[in-house]
Amino acid sequence: MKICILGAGALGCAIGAALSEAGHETWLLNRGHAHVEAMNLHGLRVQDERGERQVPVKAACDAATVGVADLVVVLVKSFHTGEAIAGAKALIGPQTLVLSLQNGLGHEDILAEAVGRERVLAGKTYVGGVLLAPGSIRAGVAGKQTFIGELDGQRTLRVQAIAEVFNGAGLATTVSDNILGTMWDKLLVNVATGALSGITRLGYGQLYSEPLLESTAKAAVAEAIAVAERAGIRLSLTSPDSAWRLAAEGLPASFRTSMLQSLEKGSVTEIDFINGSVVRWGQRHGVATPVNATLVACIKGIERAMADQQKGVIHEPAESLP
Ligand SMILES: NC(=O)C1=CN([C@@H]2O[C@H](COP(=O)(O)OP(=O)(O)OC[C@H]3O[C@@H](n4cnc5c(N)ncnc54)[C@H](OP(=O)(O)O)[C@@H]3O)[C@@H](O)[C@H]2O)C=CC1
Ligand SMILES: CC(C)(CO)C(=O)C(=O)O
Repeated sequence: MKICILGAGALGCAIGAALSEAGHETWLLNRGHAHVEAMNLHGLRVQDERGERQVPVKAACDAATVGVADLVVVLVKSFHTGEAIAGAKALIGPQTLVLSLQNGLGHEDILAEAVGRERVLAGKTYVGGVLLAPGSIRAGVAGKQTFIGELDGQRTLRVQAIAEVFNGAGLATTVSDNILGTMWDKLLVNVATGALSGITRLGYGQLYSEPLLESTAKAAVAEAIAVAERAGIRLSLTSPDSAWRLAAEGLPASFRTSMLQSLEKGSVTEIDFINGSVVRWGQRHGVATPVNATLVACIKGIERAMADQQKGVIHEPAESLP
């Protein structure tokens, strides 16, 4: 199977390395020239539970170099999805399937608009990756679950074939006939700690030892569970406590969530696709979500302050406001 990872950053490289090592023609497509050059020159440096090694990979900065793929795995940050798929039309042939493993909700609609709903699959993964330097990652693949599925829940041959390829590469992959439920399970995990860690700038050690933050996190998850239940979503995680505990499973006290890492890099976050999705689904289904709306507003405020600072905007004192 010819596979292209669209957005070969931290997670894309972790998954791409596993597929490359299993012998599949796997392309790591990324817009960062230094990262792509490093991978093509020296291979991808991977640190994981097996130690450290150099994995030979195929990397490219433009889709035309890759050509038509059988499977495109979308792993850009959520807010880059539309732009990335629009620039990747050269990957799409008559049989190409497009699978998002990004965090949050709503990517499938963006992808469907660009490439047609019939070729879009959905998924979620608990695999982790950290980009250490251009061409170098830390990967957490062993024992981490990935779920993929058709949008209508059918166990088709095409989705089973992908699961077989992933499992053969050591990615523990299950075909789900309840992919929306699976996606909401992961959403609850991200709702539990993402925004709160971004706002407070706390790593897991401190976040998990502050009772006020724990109760706010669980209140945000409780709202998300209420929305999912009203929307008829079948969840596996049914209590805020289980999401709170799962969000920290296997992670050290020094762990910083991806939302916090984005802010620390001076980047915007995936808040619109995570807590923002809870708020939008809540509005659609008549469930109040004040905790999630407040978390969204706080992160937006932090992003705004960061953007103004980056642009050198100086704010007038409050008394001169209209
Ligand atoms: N990292 C992790 O452990 C996990 C991540 N996820 C999810 O996976 C997704 C990816 O996260 P992560 O890997 O951490 O993010 P990264 O920022 O490390 O990787 C995304 C990569 O995509 C690149 N990119 C952006 N736009 C384009 C484009 N148009 N064409 C090609 N490449 C592009 C980015 O380049 P640039 O840097 O220049 O923007 C970046 O290198 C997110 O939705 C995240 O929530 C889910 C589970 C775990
Ligand atoms: C690792 C985990 C589950 C923590 O919330 C995550 O997905 C993230 O940091 O975005």
